[in-house]
Amino acid sequence: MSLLDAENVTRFYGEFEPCGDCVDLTGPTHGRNQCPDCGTVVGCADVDLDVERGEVLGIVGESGSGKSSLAEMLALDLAATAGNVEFASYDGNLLDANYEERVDLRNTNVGMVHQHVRDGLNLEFTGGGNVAESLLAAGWRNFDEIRARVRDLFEETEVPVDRMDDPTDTYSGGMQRRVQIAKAIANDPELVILDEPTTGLDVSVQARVLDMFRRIQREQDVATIVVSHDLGVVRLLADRTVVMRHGRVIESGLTDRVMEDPQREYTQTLINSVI
Ligand SMILES: Nc1ncnc2c1ncn2[C@@H]1O[C@H](COP(=O)(O)OP(=O)(O)OP(=O)(O)O)[C@@H](O)[C@H]1O
Repeated sequence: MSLLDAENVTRFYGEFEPCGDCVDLTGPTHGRNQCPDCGTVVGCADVDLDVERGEVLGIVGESGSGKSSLAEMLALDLAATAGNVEFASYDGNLLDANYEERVDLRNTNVGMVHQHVRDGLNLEFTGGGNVAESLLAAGWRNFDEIRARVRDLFEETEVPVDRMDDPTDTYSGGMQRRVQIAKAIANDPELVILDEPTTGLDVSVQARVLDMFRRIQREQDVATIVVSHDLGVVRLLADRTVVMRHGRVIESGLTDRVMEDPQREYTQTLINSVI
């Protein structure tokens, strides 16, 4: 069985009652993600995907194609409109998990690295404090053991250990991203979700963060979903890739195949736009 198996994952946005035809009237064939009848925005619809243990799955697509909506639902940060997600550590549909179960799963089984640092870290806390928060949430109580684990995680993610007790808002963007990764992997989750892991970083810093994550991913064999509009990021990290457009998956396959022999014109356009 896959680590995660998602079917028909759908998310609507809007103030009005969906008319019932929103999915049929949106998507790549219509070139839009907003229902012309009722105004509902279809963030994503009917998304099927699976993630094997230890595998990296990339999700690419232009801005607004539904990548973050999908990632946030899988990270249990956003309620789904419909869908079924089987996850190895959960009995039942993951999308139906109640509040306590979500908190529990997020603390121990699913690590999330948010696109915006403020969504993932408390910048007034120390860097070490942010990582310790994850450990405390998972039940760690011994002060010395927590310090030692945070120190190890800083070393692992290449954050200077002597900055551990400094407020996180004094860290560089690259260091803050690394602290988010340290926090995400603190409790050895089975799945890590990286949402736009390089946004806002200089090119040289991006490369170092990606190299660091790739090393950790391989050493720990942790399954990862990496969401990015940047094909270079996905090409570097992902074994398999799904391409999204107007809220739908339009192509999927081994990353090398998708990049070298895209079956859809849109994928080809995406690739051409970065070459
Ligand atoms: N809270 C919301 N309320 C209304 N519409 C939303 C909301 N969040 C997302 N959307 C819409 O859903 C669609 C998909 O957005 P989403 O953020 O998932 O795409 P994305 O591919 O991650 O884009 P980006 O790369 O810009 O973050 C977009 O049209 C977006 O405007």
